[in-house]
Amino acid sequence: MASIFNWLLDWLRSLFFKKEMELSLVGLQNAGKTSLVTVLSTGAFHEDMIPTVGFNMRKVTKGAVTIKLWDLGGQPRFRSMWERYCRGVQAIVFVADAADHDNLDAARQELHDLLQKPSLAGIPLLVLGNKSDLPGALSTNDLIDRLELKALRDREVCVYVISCKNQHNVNITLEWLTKHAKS
Ligand SMILES: Nc1nc2c(ncn2[C@@H]2O[C@H](COP(=O)(O)OP(=O)(O)OP(=O)(O)O)[C@@H](O)[C@H]2O)c(=O)[nH]1
Ligand SMILES: [Mg+2]
Repeated sequence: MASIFNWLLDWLRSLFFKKEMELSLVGLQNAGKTSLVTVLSTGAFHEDMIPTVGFNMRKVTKGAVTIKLWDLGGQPRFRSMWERYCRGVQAIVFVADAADHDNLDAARQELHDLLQKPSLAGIPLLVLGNKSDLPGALSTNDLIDRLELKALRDREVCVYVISCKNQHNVNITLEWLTKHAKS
């Protein structure tokens, strides 16, 4: 009886305190955007991911928060559509491969080019340095330097190093996201 009552209470709570958010994941190909979406929605990591063609949309519900995730392709031919899918979202999540030193300059360039667009002014940014499990992966401070994040002053910026593979910092990432959901 008590469990039915609790279930009913949870259901009523979710009806009245439901929150939702829409966010876009951008970043170079192979950074781990789709892996992150998969880990967030299923809890599982897969090595053999297929590069995203165009974009995917997935909804993830955590407690009373529903997150609509636009997972965008990172190959050069898809980058011109990033801006369109970032307009009006509650947060932009930029995923970088923190162990791929050769591509971090290109990642910095793409990030700063995107954030210069007037349509995206003020939208909070979460930068994730993924693949912290790999040798040579940058620390948070090194990532802040390499991506020149201190130059971004017109919006809230947060940075975490994460690993989709061993789920390092995936929980604080989710916490940051749910905190930015509108009620
Ligand atoms: N070692 C390690 N590999 C990872 C991690 N996250 C993702 N990968 C691998 O990185 C590769 C690319 O992952 P995806 O999730 O497809 O990358 P993406 O950013 O979605 O790439 P595009 O769709 O092409 O833009 C895959 O082989 C993943 O298994 C991680 O935390 N650690
Ligand atoms: Mg992908």
